[in-house]
Amino acid sequence: MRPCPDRFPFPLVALDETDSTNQYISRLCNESQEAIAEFTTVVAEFQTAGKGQRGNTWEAEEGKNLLFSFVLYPTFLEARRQFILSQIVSLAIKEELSRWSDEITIKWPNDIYWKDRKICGILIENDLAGHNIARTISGIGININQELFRSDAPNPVSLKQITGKEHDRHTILAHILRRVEIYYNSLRMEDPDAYSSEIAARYARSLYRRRGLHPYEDANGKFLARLLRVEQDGRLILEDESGQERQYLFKEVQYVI
Ligand SMILES: Nc1ncnc2c1ncn2[C@@H]1O[C@H](COP(=O)(O)OP(=O)(O)OP(=O)(O)O)[C@@H](O)[C@H]1O
Ligand SMILES: O=C(O)CCCC[C@@H]1SC[C@@H]2NC(=O)N[C@@H]21
Repeated sequence: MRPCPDRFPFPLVALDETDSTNQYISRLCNESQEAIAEFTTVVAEFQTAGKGQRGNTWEAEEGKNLLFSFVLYPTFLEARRQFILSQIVSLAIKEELSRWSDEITIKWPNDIYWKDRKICGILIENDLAGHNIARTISGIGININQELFRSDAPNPVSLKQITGKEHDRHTILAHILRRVEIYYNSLRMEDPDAYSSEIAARYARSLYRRRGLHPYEDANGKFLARLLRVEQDGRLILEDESGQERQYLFKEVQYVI
């Protein structure tokens, strides 16, 4: 992608290949004598062991997509509020991709969808120190110019497939980080509770399947439900067909798509 470190707004490590940009930046942080600056970003053309959620692998053809990770030290945030980091990263990406389509949404907790297809996955890894967050590594894979996907990713889509044209990955990357920075600085400066309600409201408005009855599946099987809200700690609250409220933590429920 030929990123240009001079014009890039944050410290940047641009690699042809690595195992996983999350792993790379984590090693960089652990092995460095001094703290790596916030928003230091590692971007790779190819990952040999791209990590997804739930131990999945992340598929990305070499040289076509955005595969990057950046580090933050949100020590001002209590660990119980860590979901807000997921929200601001998701919102930044959703807002940037919405420049090309008004059908971009956030699928709880933090996948980015175009219609019923996944354009971006986010893997956030937090290190806690007591009740607070010491370090956050946000790893992001966005399908940009890839045109064909292997069959085991059920519903991938790329920006090129949506718009019919190639996109400049470097510009999108810089825009996303700028958007995260704006949210992050506000989070740091303002009364955390007041601000988080604004973020939460934006996040709620951005959600995939936010209206109507849709199929879900939990440990007891499939059911139809409507989305009521997402709690501050990230729990998804659904109301099933019989009017019963159901609460889920990450990984306890799946969308049937
Ligand atoms: N480039 C890619 N684009 C989209 N999906 C991908 C890509 N690479 C791998 N996948 C994988 O495809 C699978 C589907 O992702 P998705 O998050 O929709 O399903 P899931 O992990 O089963 O989540 P849920 O159960 O909440 O629907 C995941 O395993 C995801 O990691
Ligand atoms: O399963 C998901 O939805 C999360 C996918 C996250 C993939 C990105 S690609 C860049 C970064 N490095 C990784 O190994 N994973 C994340």
